[in-house]
Amino acid sequence: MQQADKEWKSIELLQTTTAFFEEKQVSEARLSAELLLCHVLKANRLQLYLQHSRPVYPDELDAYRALCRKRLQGWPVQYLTGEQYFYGRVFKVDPRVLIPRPETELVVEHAIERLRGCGGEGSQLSILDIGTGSGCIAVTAALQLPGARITAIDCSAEALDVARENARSYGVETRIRFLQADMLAPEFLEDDEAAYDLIIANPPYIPDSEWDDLQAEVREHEPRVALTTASGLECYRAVAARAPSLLCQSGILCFELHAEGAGAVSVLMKENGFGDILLHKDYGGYDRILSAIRGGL
Ligand SMILES: C[S@@+](CC[C@H](N)C(=O)[O-])C[C@H]1O[C@@H](n2cnc3c(N)ncnc32)[C@H](O)[C@@H]1O
Repeated sequence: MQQADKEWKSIELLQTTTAFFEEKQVSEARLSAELLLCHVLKANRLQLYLQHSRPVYPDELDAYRALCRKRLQGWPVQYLTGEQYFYGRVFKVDPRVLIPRPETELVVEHAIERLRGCGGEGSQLSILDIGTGSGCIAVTAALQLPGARITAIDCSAEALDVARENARSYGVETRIRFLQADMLAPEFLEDDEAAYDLIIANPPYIPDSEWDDLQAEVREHEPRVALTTASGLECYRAVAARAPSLLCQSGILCFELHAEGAGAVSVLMKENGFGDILLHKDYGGYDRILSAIRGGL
């Protein structure tokens, strides 16, 4: 005879799942268990703790167990819940796009600060986001800079579909032009000369030689096109060469970098006539953000 399922309270289920994930060495065991349970119970993390004795109903339990099984197989939590927070806002994500990372929030923050420093914040800004993926940078820029018009490009049509959805969900789709384009192709964007005040890019920067060292969770689930190129520098070289004709005089180019990429990318910047190069560190102390001015000293 089949035994009836135990009746679970939410906190109890969370604790049991966390212990099980820890035993199985799931990364971020507690957070994973929490976020998946929040997703199933349609609650935020605070509500989860405030309503700790809430019963978990059989259909919720089935859904939670199915997600936990996938987490045990190595699926990133964000692809299971379908969302990731970026700059304090929720973005839809799925395996068509890279999961936005906290370092990238710093890139956006720095780019906006640098625009302000150049007196560009209030005017009708024109911004190009290269390799938009989920659209997290483009949509955030549109929301933080209400006067701005943005072009967002990606080689992946699937990623652009996700980015468009994110733009629609924040009501900024009319201010963002999404285009499929290959940044490695010469003259990759047939736009007016000197059209942009800011170009911002988080391109794939992991060299193929580092692929095997990445977490299995990343290698097996996130799109490789978003992560690697042969040497890790190809996209920087292409964008640095194209950017001077796309940027207005004193326009800003802002890149996210590989943790060890600052030296090589700074050289590329200088070779292409950029100056006033600034480097900023990520939370781990690596030079991760570079900005430079077209024609700067
Ligand atoms: C590191 S992800 C960045 C995604 C998003 N901007 C973010 O910060 O989370 C790089 C993006 O560049 C796109 N990409 C890769 N190679 C490209 C190419 N040659 N031309 C245009 N986009 C490319 C990928 O599809 C991916 O969406």
